[in-house]
Amino acid sequence: MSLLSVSDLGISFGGVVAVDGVGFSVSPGEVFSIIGPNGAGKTTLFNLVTGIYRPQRGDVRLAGQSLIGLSPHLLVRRGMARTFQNLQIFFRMTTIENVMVGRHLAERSSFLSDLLGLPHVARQNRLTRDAAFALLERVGLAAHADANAGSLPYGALKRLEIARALAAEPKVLLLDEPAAGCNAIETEAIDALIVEIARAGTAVVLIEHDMKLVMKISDRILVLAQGRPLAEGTPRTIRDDPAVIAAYLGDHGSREADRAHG
Ligand SMILES: Nc1ncnc2c1ncn2[C@@H]1O[C@H](COP(=O)(O)OP(=O)(O)OP(=O)(O)O)[C@@H](O)[C@H]1O
Repeated sequence: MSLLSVSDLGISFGGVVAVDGVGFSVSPGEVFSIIGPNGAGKTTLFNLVTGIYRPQRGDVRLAGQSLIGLSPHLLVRRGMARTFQNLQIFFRMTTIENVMVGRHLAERSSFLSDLLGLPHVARQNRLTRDAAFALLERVGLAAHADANAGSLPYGALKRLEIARALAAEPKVLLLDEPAAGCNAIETEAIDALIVEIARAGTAVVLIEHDMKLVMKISDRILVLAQGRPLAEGTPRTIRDDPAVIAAYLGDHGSREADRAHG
């Protein structure tokens, strides 16, 4: 039974059709990846699914209920969390403080209560130190809890972002290029973390350019090209699909995929 169900999504910006008739569904415990060349519509699709953009057509359902028209912070409360391509870390705060305030930012209840600085709202949404520490343990950063986030290496910051998203206790976690800019060792740590999150029962949706990572950890892959779905299937079917190879993987990509898949 699928948890997240996306059907026939579409949006254009001026004359540019960014996403056109895209659908997919993801079950608890699955890693579902979205790949495609630059400009294929991957990030726009995430923005449609997470309520940042309102689709001009199509539907997004979580556990059977439509999410269309709900704001991103309400979607967080319904169980959908995400990370962004660019780091959203407060570099002058400690690692643990970043996790503690992460939940408050994600669930920000209203502009007015923010403006008024209502303390009960801030307190309710702030994670306790113990809960934040448990999340840091889960992503392998407990030893850095009291270090300034700005002093962490890049791969650790990417894991800190994931810890902040996990603070919302999501049923669905969308990760936008979690391994971008990471070296091979950092990427391995992120790949192990994503697999652990899925094993614990969360549905994970991933945008990632690192084909080795995608082929290794995905249960299913959706390939987009020019805003449209080009193929969907297991890593093996995608790797062998001539249309995918022609449009995206090319020689370099398919060699990477072969290596990753053994
Ligand atoms: N807010 C916007 N206004 C106008 N055009 C946009 C907007 N957002 C995206 N686009 C266009 O929509 C298309 C899809 O872009 P998108 O960023 O979703 O692709 P992507 O697959 O995520 O690319 P990348 O891999 O480079 O991140 C592109 O042609 C882009 O220029």
